[in-house]
Amino acid sequence: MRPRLRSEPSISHRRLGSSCHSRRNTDFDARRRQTHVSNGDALSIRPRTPLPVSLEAVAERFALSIRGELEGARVTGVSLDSRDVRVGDLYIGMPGAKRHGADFAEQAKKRGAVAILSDEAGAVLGGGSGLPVLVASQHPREILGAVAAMIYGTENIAAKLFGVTGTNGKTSVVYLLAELMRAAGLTPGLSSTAERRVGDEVIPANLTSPEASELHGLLARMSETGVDGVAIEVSAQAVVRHRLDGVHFDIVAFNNFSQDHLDEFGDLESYFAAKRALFTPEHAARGVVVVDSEYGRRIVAESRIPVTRLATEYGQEAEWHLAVTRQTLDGVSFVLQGPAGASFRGRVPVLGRFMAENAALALIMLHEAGIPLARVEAGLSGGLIPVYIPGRLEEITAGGEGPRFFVDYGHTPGSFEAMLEALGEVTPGRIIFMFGADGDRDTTKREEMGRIAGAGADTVIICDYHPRSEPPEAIRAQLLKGARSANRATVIEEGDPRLAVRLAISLAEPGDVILYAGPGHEDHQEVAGKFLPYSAREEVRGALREAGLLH
Ligand SMILES: CC(=O)N[C@H]1[C@@H](OP(=O)(O)OP(=O)(O)OC[C@H]2O[C@@H](n3ccc(=O)[nH]c3=O)[C@H](O)[C@@H]2O)O[C@H](CO)[C@@H](O)[C@@H]1O[C@H](C)C(=O)N[C@@H](C)C(=O)N[C@H](CCC(=O)O)C(=O)O
Ligand SMILES: Nc1ncnc2c1ncn2[C@@H]1O[C@H](COP(=O)(O)OP(=O)(O)OP(=O)(O)O)[C@@H](O)[C@H]1O
Repeated sequence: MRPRLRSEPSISHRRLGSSCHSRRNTDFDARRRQTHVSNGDALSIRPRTPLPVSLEAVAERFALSIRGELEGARVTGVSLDSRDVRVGDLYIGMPGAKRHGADFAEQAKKRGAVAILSDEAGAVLGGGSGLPVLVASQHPREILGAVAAMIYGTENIAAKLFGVTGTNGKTSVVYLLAELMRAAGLTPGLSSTAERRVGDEVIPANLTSPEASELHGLLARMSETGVDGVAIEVSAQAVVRHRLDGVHFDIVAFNNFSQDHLDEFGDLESYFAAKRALFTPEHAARGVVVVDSEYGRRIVAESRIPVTRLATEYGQEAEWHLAVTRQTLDGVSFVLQGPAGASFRGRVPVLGRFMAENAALALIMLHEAGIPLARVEAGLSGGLIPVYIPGRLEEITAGGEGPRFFVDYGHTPGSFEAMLEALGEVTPGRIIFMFGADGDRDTTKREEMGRIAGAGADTVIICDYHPRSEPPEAIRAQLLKGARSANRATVIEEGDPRLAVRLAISLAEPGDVILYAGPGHEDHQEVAGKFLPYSAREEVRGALREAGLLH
């Protein structure tokens, strides 16, 4: 048994146990490499050959009054961010929480905007730029989706649209959907918290669900390239902030629900209502719901579209049932059974029982969209779904017997619970869990995150994540309080995440697992209004090399 650790231990970079083992799954590495394809500094993906649309036609369709001369002007794109305006765009001057977008009309004009669409206040603010202004009588957000769909011609696109909502696992389901579509011989596109992707064209995402103008530009590009199916992560904010307007999903899915975003929604019920609103004919044709939780069962009962159910727990009534057949740190195998003898035997190379659930949800969504499971299966080798999900339980070590290091994006009590339970089932040694919490975001979840960590791990290291405008030590204090309240794990405070990574490695023995939750795929730390470069994955890679645990 290890002695209890001091609260400010020194860092040692000792060499630990066995070192690098080559990864068994080469498809996995290929997928990793693909994520580095980028699209320059672009903030959004747009169609390459947009068709010009008359501004007069836009004004007429949306009953917009016109200030200034349109003179037959035509537009080829829409943007609500002056920094992302392209030549020929209609710039949306959106009143925001901090600024009025019309304040940026000059910048939009310099970048090539043809006109502005705004409200009365925006017409005054933006009028000085000399650009004509289309004035909406309602909040411009309310018509943005429909305007963007008209300009990009995305009102009726051929691709199947899949929307995924829930508290934890949306990104994972979206990547699984894309991978399974690929296996079925289809061309996927995706929009996730980590990135937007059309073939090899990839840009990092700044929001989980893009604003409607960005989403329709992306869909237009996908249509151009012949994408067959689009997997879209849907946040609760997107539903209530009109980001999905002009999009009608073929299939939507709900996986789970737990505390998050209370800073914005006030209470759990309002947060839940935002997710439930996706299950209405305005947004989607059909749904798939995991019914293990009371919230899942409520979605089924309260849905206004037809839904099919997935149960992963024994005895739960549902059309589809999932059974996990084998779990290791390298992944999870499962059997999925559905109506009329539909079945699928698969494996996901990412650990966690919940990854099987994510895969099952994606498979049922495809089945519901008319893509037979047999077609998917035919494109896989032995049922292995070679998915790479950036920063979601991503292993930075290379498997084998030595200590193994995983970086994750989990930042909710629900994801901590799921991950620690999964690790508890498959970790031969101890679990060393390091994490911090968001500043300026739902503060009420911190103690609970700490408590779950303290109850589920052997060693907890509390470090800083994105403190934003809050004092980092105050955030840590809340997490520490929760972690200590569990009276189980050894709890250590090390604010500097770079030192915390090295500390975790120095404590690990062969058979142990280090889990670093929070930063996932991210490349920065947000501290007091500044975005400081920080990639947890790179930091861990470097520290493992220093310790001789990675080549
Ligand atoms: C609460 C919220 O959703 N805020 C969004 C909102 O910000 P805001 O109203 O404060 O906008 P603002 O900064 O006042 O700017 C007003 C207008 O000026 C424009 N502008 C601003 C500056 C500039 O130089 N040029 C310019 O054109 C902005 O694009 C905007 O249209 O409009 C902005 C522009 O689209 C968004 O970036 C911003 O998202 C912020 C960054 C955010 O953090 N949103 C979070 C809460 C969010 O939506 N999260 C969900 C879920 C994540 C999860 O599941 O974990 C998501 O889908 O990402
Ligand atoms: N089905 C699931 N149930 C519970 N936890 C999950 C599930 N799937 C993934 N997780 C955990 O939640 C973390 C976040 O996963 P993921 O990014 O896929 O979720 P998300 O809903 O997209 O979150 P966000 O909206 O914050 O991006 C994962 O890194 C993993 O730890």
